[in-house]
Amino acid sequence: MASSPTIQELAKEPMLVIPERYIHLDNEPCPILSEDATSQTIPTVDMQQLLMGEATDFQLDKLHSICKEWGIFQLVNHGVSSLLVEKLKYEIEEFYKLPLEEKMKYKIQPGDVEGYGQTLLMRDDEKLDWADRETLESYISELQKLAMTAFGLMAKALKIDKGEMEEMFDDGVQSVRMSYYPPCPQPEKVMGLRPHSDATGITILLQVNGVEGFQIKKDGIWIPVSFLPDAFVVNVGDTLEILSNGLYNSIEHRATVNSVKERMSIAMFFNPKFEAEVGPAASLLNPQNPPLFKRISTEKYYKYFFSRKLNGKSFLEQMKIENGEDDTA
Ligand SMILES: O=C(O)CCC(=O)C(=O)O
Ligand SMILES: [Fe+2]
Repeated sequence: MASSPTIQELAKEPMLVIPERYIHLDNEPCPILSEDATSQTIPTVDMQQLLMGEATDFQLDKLHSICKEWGIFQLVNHGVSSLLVEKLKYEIEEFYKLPLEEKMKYKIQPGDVEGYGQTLLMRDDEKLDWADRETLESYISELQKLAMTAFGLMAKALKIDKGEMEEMFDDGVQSVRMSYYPPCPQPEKVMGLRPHSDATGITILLQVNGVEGFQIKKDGIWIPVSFLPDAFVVNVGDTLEILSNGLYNSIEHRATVNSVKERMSIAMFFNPKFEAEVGPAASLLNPQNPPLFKRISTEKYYKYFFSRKLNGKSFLEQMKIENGEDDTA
C-alpha cells in the first residue's frame, strides 16, 4: 500500500465531506460510540508487584485470569523510563509535523516493509530513521526486555514449560506500527484502523499525544479504552491464543477517529521467531485437552501475516481444528 501515504496530507484540505474511498459501508455500528457504551476501565497489571517474590502467586493468578477473560490490560510500573517514553512521544509528534517533502524522504519503497506510508516498520533494518534513531532504538530494546519478561510470566501463569514459550518468542521478530489518525469531518463514517486481532504473541501499545480512540470488543460490545498515564496497553495476540490452546484471548480491537484532534499511537508487535512453529504448547495437551488449533510453520504464518487484510479474528478462525481433525499434517 505504498501508494497512499497521504491521509495526513488529505486531511489538511478544507473538507466537509470525505472521499468515498474512506467510507466504511460495512462498519458495524458506526465507530462513534453508541449511548450505552460507557467507558470501562480495562484491568491493570502491576509489573513491579508481579516480580516481587511474596505476591507472586496471587499476582500470577490475576494475570492469568485477565489474559483469559480480557486478553488486554494496562501495564503500570513497567520499569521503562518515563523520560525515554516522553522523548519518543515528542519526537513522533515532531516527525508528523514535518513538511511532506521531509517525510517523503522516508517514503516506503516498493517491496519494502518500512517507511512513511501505510505499512509496518520492521526492526533490524538499518534504514530506520523516523524519530531520532537513538530514542526509537532504546525504546525498542527496553520493550523487548519487557516483552520477554511478560512472556516468561505468562508461561508461568499458564503452567507450561518455560522453554515452549521461549522456543516461540525468544529472539522473535519484532515490528512497529506508528499510526497517525487525522481529525475527520465525518468521524462516524470512517474507521481509523478497522476491527482486527493482532497476529502477534503480544502487542505493547503506547498512545502518543493523549488523544483517545482505541476500542476493544468485549462480549460483543465495543468499549472505549482510557489509557492511564504512564501505562502501556498490552494485548494478547493470535499466536499466544494458539500457544495457550485457546485459554488466552486475542482481543479484537479497532481505532476510531474524531472531528477535532489528530491521534497518534505506536504499537510494538512481538512475533514468533522464524524457525519456530505456531501451535498449541505440547505441555498443555492431553486427551482431556486436545489441540484446538493447527500447528503450522512460521513460514506459512508469515506468508499469511504479510498478505492479510485486517479482518476481525479471521486468522484464528482459519487455524481452528474443526471436529478434532487436523488437516495440516
Ligand atoms: O492506534 C491504535 O490505538 C491501535 C493500533 C493497533 O491496533 C495496531 O497497530 O495493530
Ligand atoms: Fe492492533
